[in-house]
Amino acid sequence: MSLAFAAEKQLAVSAVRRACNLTSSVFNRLVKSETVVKNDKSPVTVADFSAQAVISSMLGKAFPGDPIVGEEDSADLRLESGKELLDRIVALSNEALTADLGLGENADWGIGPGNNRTAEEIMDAIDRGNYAGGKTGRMWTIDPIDGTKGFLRGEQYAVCLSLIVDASVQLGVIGCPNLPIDAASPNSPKGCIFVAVRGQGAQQMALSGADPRPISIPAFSMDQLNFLESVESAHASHSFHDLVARNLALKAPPTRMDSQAKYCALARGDGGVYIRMLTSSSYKEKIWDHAPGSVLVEEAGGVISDFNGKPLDFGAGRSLGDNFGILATGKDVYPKVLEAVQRALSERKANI
Ligand SMILES: Nc1ncnc2c1ncn2[C@@H]1O[C@H](COP(=O)(O)O)[C@@H](O)[C@H]1OP(=O)(O)O
Ligand SMILES: [Mg+2]
Ligand SMILES: [Mg+2]
Ligand SMILES: [Mg+2]
Repeated sequence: MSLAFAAEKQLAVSAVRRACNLTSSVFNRLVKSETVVKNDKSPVTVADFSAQAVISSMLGKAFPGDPIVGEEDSADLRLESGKELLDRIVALSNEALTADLGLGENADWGIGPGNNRTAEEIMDAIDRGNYAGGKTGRMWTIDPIDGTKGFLRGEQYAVCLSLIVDASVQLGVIGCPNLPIDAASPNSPKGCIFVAVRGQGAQQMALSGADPRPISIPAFSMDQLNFLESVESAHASHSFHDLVARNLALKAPPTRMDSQAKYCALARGDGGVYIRMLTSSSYKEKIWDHAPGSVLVEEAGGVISDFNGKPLDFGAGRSLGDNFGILATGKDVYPKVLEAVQRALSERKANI
């Protein structure tokens, strides 16, 4: 008997790998190039749309009945002013979809030589990501580039895909093209894919699929414990995180990293606690930003919740439900860290 979600896992890894190859190649060809002026967002826009098109095209072939909650939509590409952008996206998507990787992927997924899509098919694939989400049934989430700021800086970013069934994340795949395979040697080759299927554990492999190994969150002593937090202070409140760190008397400084690569770092023990306090009450967290990371952390033996200890609600639409803050860490230290978060919240309230 084959394991649950075996076909979904195989497709998801293959789709994330092709999307990672695409985003790396856009970075090497466009972001690094001196012809792109500083702060020009067009390379990330091209890479975002194309990566979503690739993943969604493959999902559409393999699981045509499944709805997709994807970050991007093609409205801008359908305008006359989007024509040039669209041409680049179609070329890049087709390059990624038709590449012969020699990895024995399933021919029914519409990949490999000769599988070019038309511009209309590429835009339709992007727009299959317009599902509103909800409590019941199967749905996929796609964040084609999570951590766009990190991507442009040449630092961490992630290609993120998850399968949610009845509001419970069953499969998460995260590709991190710039993450060293071995965190202890930062000069080791870069590029990893992280995979978790509920009930089947968590795994890391090289982008090529080589060197697969199970990963888990090690036991940390309070002396070793450190926080993994956003680089961007506009995305998460470093000062609130510092308050929690003081309550825990942490000795190690936080590691700042963009994107869901933080969840991957936590799952293999590069850092001890994922913490995320939003800076604005008007920003709603999106399900594609946390669904793959949440199942990865749980399958690596950790706990993930909001700052009230409530599970993340992936069944309330495209945004997370009624959750406040995000905390993920190993089972053994979780109660202590949650208590420190709650103490910091009351201290902050008392000081307002
Ligand atoms: N104002 C905001 N507050 C919090 N997160 C945001 C905000 N704007 C964008 N994001 C999203 O936060 C995530 C990055 O978090 P981090 O700072 O931890 O890397 C990304 O998904 C990013 O979107 P995007 O996917 O477009 O990059
Ligand atoms: Mg994101
Ligand atoms: Mg994104
Ligand atoms: Mg974005």
